[in-house]
Amino acid sequence: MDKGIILLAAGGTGGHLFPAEALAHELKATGYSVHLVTDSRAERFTGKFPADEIHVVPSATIGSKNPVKLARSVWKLWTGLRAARRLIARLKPRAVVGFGGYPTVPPLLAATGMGIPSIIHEQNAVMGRANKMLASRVKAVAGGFLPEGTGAFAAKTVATGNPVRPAVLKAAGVPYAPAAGDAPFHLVVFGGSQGAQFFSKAVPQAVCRLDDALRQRLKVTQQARPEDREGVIAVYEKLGVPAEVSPFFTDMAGRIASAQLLICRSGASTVSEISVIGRPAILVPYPYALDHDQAANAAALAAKGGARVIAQVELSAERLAGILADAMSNPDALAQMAAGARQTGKPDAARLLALLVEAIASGSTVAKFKETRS
Ligand SMILES: CC(=O)N[C@H]1[C@@H](OP(=O)(O)OP(=O)(O)OC[C@H]2O[C@@H](n3ccc(=O)[nH]c3=O)[C@H](O)[C@@H]2O)O[C@H](CO)[C@@H](O)[C@@H]1O
Repeated sequence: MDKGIILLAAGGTGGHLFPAEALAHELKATGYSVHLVTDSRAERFTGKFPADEIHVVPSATIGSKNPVKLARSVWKLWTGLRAARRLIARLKPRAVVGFGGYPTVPPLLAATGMGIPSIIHEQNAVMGRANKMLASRVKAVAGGFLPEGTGAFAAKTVATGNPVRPAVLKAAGVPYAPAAGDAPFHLVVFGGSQGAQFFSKAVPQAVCRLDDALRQRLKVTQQARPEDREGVIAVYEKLGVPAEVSPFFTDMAGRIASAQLLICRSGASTVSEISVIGRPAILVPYPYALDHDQAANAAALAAKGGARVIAQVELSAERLAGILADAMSNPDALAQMAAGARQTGKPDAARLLALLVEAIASGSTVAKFKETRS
């Protein structure tokens, strides 16, 4: 059954593309064709994206005060808008769904201008700039962590949760395995889709400070940016700690599932995946984010005891070593954290968002959609 085309638009980082990928799987399973509009950075993250076609449309942020740069950005946006209009006129999508990031601005402006039913999905607890600009024009705002009853767009907000990919749902079936006594302890460290320089120094330094008995139990998976990778490998080799270190693991869901403890940033998909799979985590919010307060993403997970949130400025190598030693010596506490994390998981987010898209594509409204759900 061919239900027509849904056009997804997502900025070129994993944080925007992975929830779009999860929705694409759901839409395809229910009979839609899916096209993706993104930017040239996306190639790294679209290897498994089940799109019928991927389109690149120019876009730019308008942040610069330099008049030459500003003029260039305006020109790029204008070119992107025209390209998006041509694409939408050719594809005739039933609906357009934006997942945030500046590359979504031209396609969503074009779609709303052409009267195509449009939806945005905001992954974070705090709305990003591109979505803020588009929210008043679209028919529905779906939220990973946005509350339903409050905020400027309360009447059209649906708290769907963040769609997670099929590999994450599969990993959610693996129960948490506490590591008691001398059992091996898998520590998984990652910084989000782009890596985090901070962990490349802090975590190996903390592992250096552990006593021998604990260190001998450790096995580490650590994401490290290409420029940090050799340094991280060298420390673990010197310590005799088995470690896999890569700029990007394509099998992250399985690694999260096999972890006894995670240390990571609290980007929206990271938090959502930890919750769905149910693993204990030390979360260190990215301190310099322009749009997103990553600490806010982690709030619900932390409130259920699923994670400890620690500000980067407060996390010395000594303190991290203490936390790690404590965690490795208390498997029951970690198992409790894992159970707490799972309570906040929303494994149905992709399905719920697909239902919302279907409703909006068929001319319904958020109010009617909420009525049918209650
Ligand atoms: C610095 C910054 O602005 N980050 C933002 C960006 O984060 P970022 O792009 O890092 O996105 P998230 O933390 O939401 O997601 C990271 C994703 O990458 C995956 N992964 C990670 C490492 C790896 O080796 N392999 C792998 O597959 C994780 O499993 C997860 O699915 O977009 C998010 C969603 O809008 C925001 O919440 C973040 O604040």
